[in-house]
Amino acid sequence: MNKLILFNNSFSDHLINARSGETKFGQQTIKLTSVSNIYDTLKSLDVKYVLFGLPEDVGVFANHGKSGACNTWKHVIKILLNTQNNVFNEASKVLVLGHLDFTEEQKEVTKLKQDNPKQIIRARKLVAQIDKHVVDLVSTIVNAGKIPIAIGGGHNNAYGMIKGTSLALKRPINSINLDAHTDFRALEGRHSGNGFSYAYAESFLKRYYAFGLHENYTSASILSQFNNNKHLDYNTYEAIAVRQELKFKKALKQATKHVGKTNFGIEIDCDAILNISSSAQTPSGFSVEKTRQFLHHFASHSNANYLHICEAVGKKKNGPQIGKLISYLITDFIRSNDKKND
Ligand SMILES: N=CN[C@@H](CCC(=O)O)C(=O)O
Repeated sequence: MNKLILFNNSFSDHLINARSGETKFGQQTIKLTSVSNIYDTLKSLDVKYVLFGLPEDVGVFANHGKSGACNTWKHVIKILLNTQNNVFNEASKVLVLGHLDFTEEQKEVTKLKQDNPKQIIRARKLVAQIDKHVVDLVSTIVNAGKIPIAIGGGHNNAYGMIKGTSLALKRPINSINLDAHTDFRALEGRHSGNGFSYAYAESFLKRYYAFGLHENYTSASILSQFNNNKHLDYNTYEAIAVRQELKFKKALKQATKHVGKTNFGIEIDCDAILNISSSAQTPSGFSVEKTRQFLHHFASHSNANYLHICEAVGKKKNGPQIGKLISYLITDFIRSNDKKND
C-alpha cells in the first residue's frame, strides 16, 4: 500500500468553505491521520463506505484515448466535501481515505508516443502495475467489510475493482456497467478498453451486463461474443432512447436479472452521459437524471458491492461541474445503498 496518500484533516480544512449554522459533508466524514496496518484500521472503524481517488490516465493513453482523467479526483473531492451534511447525506458513514499516487507512472507516460507500438506496449505494462495497487487496496477494503467507492481515472481500473472484490469475497463477482462501450477488447496488454475482458478471462468476473452500448461503437466481433455467451449480456442506447423498443424501467429489470443474484459491482463510465467531458465525450447519450436513476436502482440492491465512476475529464474550467456531477452520483449511491430495499 506504498502508493496510498491519506486524505488528512488539514487538507480537508483547506478545501472546505465552512459557514456558520451549517455542517458540510467534509466536516463530518472520517479521515485518517496515520495508518500502520490499513486492514486493522479499516476493520475497527465504524464506517460503511471507503472513498478514494485513482488519479491516472495511463490506461486511457494505452488505449489510444484522450487523456485528462488523472485530474478528476481533486475536483470531485473539493465539491463533495462542500455539499451539505443532513438527513439525506450522512457523512459520518464515509471514510475519505485518500488516493493512490501514480505520479511516477503518469510522468513516464508523458514521455511515450501513442503512435509508437513499442511505447504502447510499455504503457500497457504500466497499466498492469497500476492494476496491482488497485487490487491490493480494493481487496483490503472489501476484506475489512466496507464498500469501496472509487473515483477514476480510466476504465482500466474496472479490472482492479473486480479482481480486488472477487479475491476478498473468494468468488467471482458480477458487474453492471453504464457505458457506451463494452470495454471487452482483446487481451492485448492492459488498457482502458479491456478491463472487463481480462477480469472475465481470469475468472474474477462471472456475469457482465453492458447497459446502453452505442451501436456505432461496438464491433461486430464483440457483439457476436456477447450474443454467444450466456454470461455476457447488453442493451443499447439506441434501443432504449432512440427507437424506444425497450423502456428504461424494463431495461433496468432485465439487467438486474442478469447480475443481481450474487455480488456485483456498479460501473459508470462518464462517456455514456450526454455532453460530459470524458475521454470519449458523446453528443448523444443518457441524461444526468437517467444516470442517477440507473445508479439509484442498482445501489438499492442488496448485492451491490462497490461503485466505480471513471473516464470523466476534469479540467480547470469544467472541473467544478464535473466535481458536482460526480458528487451527485456518490451521494445518490450512498443514499440508495444505505436504504437497500431489494
Ligand atoms: N474505456 C473506454 N473504452 C473505449 C474508448 C473509446 C474511445 O476512446 O474512443 C473503447 O475501448 O472502445
